[in-house]
Amino acid sequence: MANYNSQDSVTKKMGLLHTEELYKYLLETSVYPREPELLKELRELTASHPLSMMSTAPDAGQFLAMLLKLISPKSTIEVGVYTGYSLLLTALSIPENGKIMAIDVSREYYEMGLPVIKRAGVEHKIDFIESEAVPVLDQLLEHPGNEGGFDFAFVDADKENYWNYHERLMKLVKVGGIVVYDNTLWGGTVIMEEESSLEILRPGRAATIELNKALAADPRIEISQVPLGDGITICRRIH
Ligand SMILES: C[S@@+](CC[C@H](N)C(=O)[O-])C[C@H]1O[C@@H](n2cnc3c(N)ncnc32)[C@H](O)[C@@H]1O
Ligand SMILES: O=c1cc(-c2ccc(O)cc2)oc2c(O)c(O)ccc12
Repeated sequence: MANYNSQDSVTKKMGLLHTEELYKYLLETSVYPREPELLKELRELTASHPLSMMSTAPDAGQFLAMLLKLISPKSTIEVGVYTGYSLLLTALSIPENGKIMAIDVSREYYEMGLPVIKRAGVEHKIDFIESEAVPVLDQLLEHPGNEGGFDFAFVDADKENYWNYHERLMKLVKVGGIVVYDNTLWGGTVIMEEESSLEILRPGRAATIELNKALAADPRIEISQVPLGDGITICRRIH
C-alpha cells in the first residue's frame, strides 16, 4: 500500500514506519540481502509496471516466508496474484509436494512474472485460476471433501471482498490452519477521518476498518496484526 504522508504527497518507500530512512534501513539490512535471487528479479521486473505498488511489500513477504517455512503447508490458496511476488515466495517456501491454488482476475499480470517462476523451478506447485475469487471458493465448497482441506491462505486482492473471502476460508482452511490478510492498515488510513484520506482510498479504508473490527471479534480465530509492509493480519482458525 502506498504511504500517504500528506494530502498531496504519496510515497511507497516508507512502509508504515516513521521515516523513509528507517524503512530503507530495515530493507537494506535485513530483507534485500536475504531475498532469494529470483524473487529479487521478479520484484525488479515488476517495478517498471504502472501498478507495481500492489506487490506485497518485501518486509511483509520475508515474514510470510518465515511463517510458511514454520508451518510447512501442503495445500494453500492465494487470492490476488498480480505479477506473483507473494506467489513465488510462497512456492519457494512450501514443501516440494506443496500446492498453491492461485486465483486472480488477470492472467496477463500473472504471465509477466511466469518466466521467473518457471526459472525458479516451482511452477509445478502452482494451479493458476483466472477468475473472480468468490465463485472459485464457492465451487470448492460445493464438495464437502474440500472443507478443512487447506492448510494456509493468503489474501491480497480487492479489499471490499475480504470478509466474503474470510467466510469461505473459515470453512476451507482446517482448524489449526492459517489465513493471512494483507493491507490491514491500508496506508495508515484506518485511523484517518474519511475526508482526510485520499478519495481513491476511501472504499478500501472503510472495508478495512470493518474487517479489522470483525476479525478482532471473530471467535473462530486467534489473530495477530503485524505492522510490516502495509499491515498484515495473521489468523489461526481455532474452531
Ligand atoms: C494487490 S494485487 C496482489 C499482489 C500480489 N500478492 C503480489 O505480491 O504481487 C491484487 C490483485 O488482485 C486481483 N483481484 C482484484 N479483484 C479480484 C477478485 N475479485 N478476484 C480475484 N482477483 C482479484 C487483481 O487483479 C490484482 O492482481
Ligand atoms: O494501491 C493498491 C491497490 C490495490 C487494489 C485495488 C483494487 C483491487 O481490486 C485490488 C487491489 O491493492 C494494493 C495492495 O494490495 C498493496 O499492497 C498496495 C497498494 C494497493
